[in-house]
Amino acid sequence: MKKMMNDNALVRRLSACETMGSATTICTDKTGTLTMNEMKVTEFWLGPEAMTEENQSEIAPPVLQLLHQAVGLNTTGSVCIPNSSPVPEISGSPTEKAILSWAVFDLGMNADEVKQGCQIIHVETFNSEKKRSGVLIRRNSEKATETHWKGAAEMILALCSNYYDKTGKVRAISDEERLHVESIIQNMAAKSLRCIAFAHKISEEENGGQVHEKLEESGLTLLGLVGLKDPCRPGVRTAVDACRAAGVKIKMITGDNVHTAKAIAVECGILKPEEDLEDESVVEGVQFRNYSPEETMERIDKIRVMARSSPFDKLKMVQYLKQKGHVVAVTGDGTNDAPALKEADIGLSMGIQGTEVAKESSDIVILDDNFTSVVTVLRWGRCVYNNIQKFLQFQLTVNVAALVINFVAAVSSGKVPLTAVQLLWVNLIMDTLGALALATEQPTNELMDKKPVGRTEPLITRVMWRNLLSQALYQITILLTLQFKGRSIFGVDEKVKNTLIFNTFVFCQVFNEFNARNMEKKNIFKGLLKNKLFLAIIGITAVLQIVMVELLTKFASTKRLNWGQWGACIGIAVMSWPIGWLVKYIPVSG
Ligand SMILES: Nc1ncnc2c1ncn2[C@@H]1O[C@H](COP(=O)(O)OP(=O)(O)OP(=O)(O)O)[C@@H](O)[C@H]1O
Ligand SMILES: [Ca+2]
Repeated sequence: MKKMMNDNALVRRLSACETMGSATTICTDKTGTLTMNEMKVTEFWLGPEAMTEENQSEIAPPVLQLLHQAVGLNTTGSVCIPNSSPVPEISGSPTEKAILSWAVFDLGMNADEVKQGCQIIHVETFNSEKKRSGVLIRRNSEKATETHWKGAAEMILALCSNYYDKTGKVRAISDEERLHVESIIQNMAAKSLRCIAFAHKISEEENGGQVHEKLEESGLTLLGLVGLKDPCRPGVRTAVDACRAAGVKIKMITGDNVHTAKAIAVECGILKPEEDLEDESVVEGVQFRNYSPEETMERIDKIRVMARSSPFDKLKMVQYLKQKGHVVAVTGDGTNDAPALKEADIGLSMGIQGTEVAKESSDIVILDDNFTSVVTVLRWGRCVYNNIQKFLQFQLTVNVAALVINFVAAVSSGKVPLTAVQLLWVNLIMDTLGALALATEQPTNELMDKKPVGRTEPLITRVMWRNLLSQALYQITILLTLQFKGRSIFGVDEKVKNTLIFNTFVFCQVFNEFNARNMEKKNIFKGLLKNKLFLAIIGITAVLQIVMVELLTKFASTKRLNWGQWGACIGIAVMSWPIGWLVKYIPVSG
């Protein structure tokens, strides 16, 4: 049972891999795949004022306490001090981890103390639509409740009407100051920083002396802004370039704001700085959401980066791309990627950072979380597809030739040259051994220079028809000539003539197996010595054929051949090489 499940899983993965080979578009999530997952807070602003190491010590204690609460209580990460060392260990999502580390190491936060000093009344968990998380707390021995929000900076700023200065004074945000803070956020984003803001509000007691039990969403006071560096992983740029060269389009769909998204996209080569001017290549989730179906269909190909996207936008993107006939691969790590991963032709999730939901929704789990592995999957996918095509071409040649020869001979003379045992033998060696020989070809670099196959292209291409029909035609002509004129040409009896046909037929396939190694290139011997299995199989097939003709004469209804006859068989068969070579000069599209 377990074995069966394993086999099923293997088949599923192989077919997923094959689908990946024909992918025309990859939609990728930013943090999950392209960036480092090791974020760090590199900038900190208190309202409109930049905080450096020097002036950070001037922050008034009440403000610092509020910052500690904002970070320590409103988080899904955790800080624990292991018994073995005094250095706290911090865990959580990349964003949470970065913010917690900053608070612990730069702001001197003691997470336990903060937790003990307050009581959490209500939590609003982070959600990808609102892009913020919040808590409602009450300090011990106080009646008033306080709201803390943390989230995407410009969205939090929009809810704020005041800010705290260093001394702890609450000041109203003037229009100028708002513009200034907005430009701070933009500047951080342009440096490819992820910008998170904290906001706070104390709820006044209501008339009847009742306390507020809901999180406040307006008139907040801005506590601070942090910029998190989200570095591009090494190797991502090369991987993105490799995909491009392979004709696969890459789209980055991220929850980050448009400036950060752009900066990261440029950093990892999804956007080239000069193309950046084309404004249709970068859109925001809201714009995309409001496109009419026609508009979406028209613009979707141009979109390279989508910022501030919701899970629904990711899903919509995949659905429309599929409708347009693309084969879509999606990479992602978060729960917000799950619908898109499921909808995609092939979903790739991240093994380390990925949530269980994302992994469950995907076809392939990338264990090392590395985008460069996507290129490996693409390469192998193309290789599997290509090997299937080679085998098909080879098989069809054998079958077309055998069918026509036996059919024509049976209709014209009532006797078939290839007996049932011989046909079974041909099938056995060609199916099993041929499949093994051709399916074990390793991926080559050329595979990555071709255009993707896409959804509409037939499995048997015109190139394959050209190759297989020419070979089949040659074999049919030769073997039918042998059938009708063989006896007089060689001066032999019926049985020797039939053996000649059988032997020539098998050796034609052996030589044609070399032709099948490359459907388009003329050099069919490239990399031959590296594929030991191929050579071994060719050797085994030849030896078995000699045994069939020379030793198992009774079983195979054959007659031993002399040297001259062997030479003739091989000589005719080897002609399939020059024919295969010549035929590749005939141009065919597709
Ligand atoms: N833990 C968090 N607390 C508060 N805000 C957060 C948190 N994580 C992310 N954000 C904010 O939400 C935005 C989008 O994050 P989200 O995780 O929804 O997007 P995503 O599509 O997974 O992003 P990415 O493509 O970068 O992985 C971020 O830009 C950030 O401003
Ligand atoms: Ca993500």
